[in-house]
Amino acid sequence: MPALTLENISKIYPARPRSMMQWLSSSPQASGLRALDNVSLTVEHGEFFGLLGPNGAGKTTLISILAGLARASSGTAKVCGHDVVTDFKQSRRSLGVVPQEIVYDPFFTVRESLRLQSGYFGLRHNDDWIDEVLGNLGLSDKADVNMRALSGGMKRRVLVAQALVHRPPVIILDEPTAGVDVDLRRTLWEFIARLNKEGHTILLTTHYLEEAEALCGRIAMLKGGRVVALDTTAALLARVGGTDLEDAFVRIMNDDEFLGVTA
Ligand SMILES: Nc1ncnc2c1ncn2[C@@H]1O[C@H](COP(=O)(O)OP(=O)(O)OP(=O)(O)O)[C@@H](O)[C@H]1O
Repeated sequence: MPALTLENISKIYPARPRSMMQWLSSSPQASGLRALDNVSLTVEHGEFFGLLGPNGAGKTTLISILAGLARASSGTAKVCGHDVVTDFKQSRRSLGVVPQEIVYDPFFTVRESLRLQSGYFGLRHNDDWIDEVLGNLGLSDKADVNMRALSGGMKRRVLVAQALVHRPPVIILDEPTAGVDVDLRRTLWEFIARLNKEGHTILLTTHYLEEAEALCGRIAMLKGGRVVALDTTAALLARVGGTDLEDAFVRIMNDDEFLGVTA
């Protein structure tokens, strides 16, 4: 059974609520925004998979559906064979998500935040693993520092640690290196690459295409909520004939000739 399965996923965000005047004049409600349009793909266990696309392509929406934060309007999504709606608990346990936005509780230290996150998964005595994760992310000396005293890059490291507290087999990273210095980027990628080598499945979204080219074995490109390219990184580059992934990305997004480049 694949690590991630998406079958004909569509997501339509409702149009803004109608004003009282619109209700009274009974003008028709504007149709919603189609953020995802019939997306189907599978990611096998152990893959390092890239989900790429321009701003607004639907990447975060797709991740939110997998994490149970948004409901698909139609279609089915599964994590390790567990349906994200009907088997939410198991699907969520199988998944660690590093969100795009830095969200944290300013009243807790790093260790307290990670203990709290462990508690959400019913893990009481998790400090050995927490210490290991902190060490791997260069956060050992920050364990007892208050979250609000950390720099942006350090907070981002804690978000990665939070996603790992329950040792999920599948890890989703939504633009984890946005606004992060070179040093952290290297530390982060070394750690993520090691997790992948140890068998974790990784799904990554990023706008740094050289990162995706170096790390991802297979790539899906989204445009306007649709999958417009899906193949191994090497095959995509070869078919489109670009000099690098950034070049291939620009060609696929802007040139109709290359739309639908799928394996
Ligand atoms: N909660 C929401 N309500 C209404 N529209 C939304 C909501 N979330 C996202 N959208 C819209 O859905 C579309 C897809 O957004 P999404 O955030 O999934 O794109 P993205 O590929 O992650 O973009 P980015 O690269 O900028 O993070 C956009 O047009 C966005 O404005």
